[in-house]
Amino acid sequence: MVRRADDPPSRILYRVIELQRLTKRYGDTLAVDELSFTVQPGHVTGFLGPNGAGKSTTMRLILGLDAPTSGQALVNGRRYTSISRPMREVGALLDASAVHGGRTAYNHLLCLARTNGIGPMRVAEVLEQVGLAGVARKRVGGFSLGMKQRLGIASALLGDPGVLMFDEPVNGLDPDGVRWIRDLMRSLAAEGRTILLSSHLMSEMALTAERIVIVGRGKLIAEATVAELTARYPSLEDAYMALTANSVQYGAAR
Ligand SMILES: Nc1ncnc2c1ncn2[C@@H]1O[C@H](COP(=O)(O)OP(=O)(O)OP(=O)(O)O)[C@@H](O)[C@H]1O
Repeated sequence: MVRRADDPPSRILYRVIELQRLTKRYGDTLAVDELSFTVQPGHVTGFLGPNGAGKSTTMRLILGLDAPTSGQALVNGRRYTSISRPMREVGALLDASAVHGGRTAYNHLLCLARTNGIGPMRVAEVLEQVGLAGVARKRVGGFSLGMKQRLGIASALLGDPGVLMFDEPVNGLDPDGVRWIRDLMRSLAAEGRTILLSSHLMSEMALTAERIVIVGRGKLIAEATVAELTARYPSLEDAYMALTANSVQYGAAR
């Protein structure tokens, strides 16, 4: 992006997630520990870390669903809670199962749209985009996990936001769905959006993301491009294993 001297600050910070010494403590647990990094537009940024590393907590803090103990998380230069029309600036899929099972997919999205000043045409558009148009009038309670993931993605896209976050969106998806997510993430990024994506599937992440942020025990471990990591290690998985070796809290039983 070319920065001109007369650009207003909001333009410069457009489509950026910025963490500044973000910290969250739950009792004795330091879930996020002085985390600072920036997520830029135009490519997918993978957010990696062992179980309990603080990825979901970080995303919740960015979305104002929880308050930081100290530090701050900014979207487009502002805290989420001070954005007047948040769905139009940032969309997220955190927990696909957190939907009212008695509602149809269409009604679920329509309620969200109405409370955010978004018209019904957009509901039809996102249902089409995620491949749920044919089941729009079916109750969400009967949806498979993969269909719920698609509905969660439709909710995130509803406000056509420039910043998107997805917490393990490929969970429960069949190979066709996994490829669909990969293509969707890449095309959203190619449109100039900022995409933060968490997943434990390293091979998939290597195909989807261009930049990687790795956290462990709430702290930043590494920030690099996939190309940099795979130049230093045999694969992204090897890089991840080596870099997080001292941060795994819940190792597999042997
Ligand atoms: N509401 C909460 N109350 C107490 N502790 C919490 C809460 N939310 C998260 N934690 C703790 O904070 C730490 C980070 O959890 P978080 O869910 O953010 O990790 P994660 O990286 O998303 O893990 P996973 O890969 O398993 O989803 C964990 O030790 C977790 O138990």
